[in-house]
Amino acid sequence: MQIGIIGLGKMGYNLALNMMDHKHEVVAFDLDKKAVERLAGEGATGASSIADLVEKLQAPRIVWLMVPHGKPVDNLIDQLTPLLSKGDIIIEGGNSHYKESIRHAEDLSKHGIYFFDVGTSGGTEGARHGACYMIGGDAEVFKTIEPLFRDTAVPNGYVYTGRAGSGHYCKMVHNGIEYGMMAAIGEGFEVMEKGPFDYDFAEVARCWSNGSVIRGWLMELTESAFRQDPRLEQIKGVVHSSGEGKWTVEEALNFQVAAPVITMSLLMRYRSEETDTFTGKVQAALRNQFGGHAVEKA
Ligand SMILES: O=C(O)[C@H](O)[C@@H](O)[C@H](O)[C@H](O)COP(=O)(O)O
Repeated sequence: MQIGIIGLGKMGYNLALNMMDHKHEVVAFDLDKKAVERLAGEGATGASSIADLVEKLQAPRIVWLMVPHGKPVDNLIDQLTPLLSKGDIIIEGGNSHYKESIRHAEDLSKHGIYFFDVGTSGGTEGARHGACYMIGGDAEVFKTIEPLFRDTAVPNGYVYTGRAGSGHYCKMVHNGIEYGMMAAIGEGFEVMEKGPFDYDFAEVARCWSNGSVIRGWLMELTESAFRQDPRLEQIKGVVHSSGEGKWTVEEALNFQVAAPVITMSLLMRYRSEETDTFTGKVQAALRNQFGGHAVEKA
């Protein structure tokens, strides 16, 4: 199939290569001209602008956006809408909020343009050699673009989730689970780190990756991280987040779902970003006030 890709960052670039491996014809645009040139060197058709990209595509056009969620997606859709025609398709493969995707689908449907929200998992390695997709949008039109997902996913690695918004909702929950699983792995290794035995963590993770109940890709990555830096002395325990864990918690609250594991893992990420806390200061001051307990001076 012929596909236009906008956004040649780590994910978009690798996805484009993956598509070309499967004989799909890629027309690519990015604000970074060098990335476009590099991909053109790999066999893609480079576009000099969004209008140029649209012009180079045959109708019905398929445009895959792989840019950060929020403003970048909004801006691109605003620019694309007047350039595209009835029957064209926009695939949004970033980590957007599902409500934004519902809004985009509704706005675009007024122009006869189909919108698919696609949660993409598996990192850059997945984008390059086999991703995992959660896809929301029109069920009939999905069948026409299904080969793109089938070819660039790992075997069995995509699911059509239903109407627009459901793809990103599913990916949001996936990431909430990711937060909780990562937190549990981190906590477990900290218990071992503080405990009475001297473990080789890479070896433990290797063992747990083979046949144990908690085997999986995160455990394999844990082994890889400990092989590179056996006590992780080169990095700080600061864990940032891009929004999906927070959205999962917000949804859990909206629907009165008790989701303490995901919620706590999110809060612990926030805590990890602070070197000291005002909460702690207030409590230390109070202990000192009522009991004369010692405080640590700043
Ligand atoms: O499934 C995946 O491949 C990952 O989840 C991927 O999408 C990305 O690494 C996260 O979005 C990071 O999310 P945080 O920045 O919130 O940890």
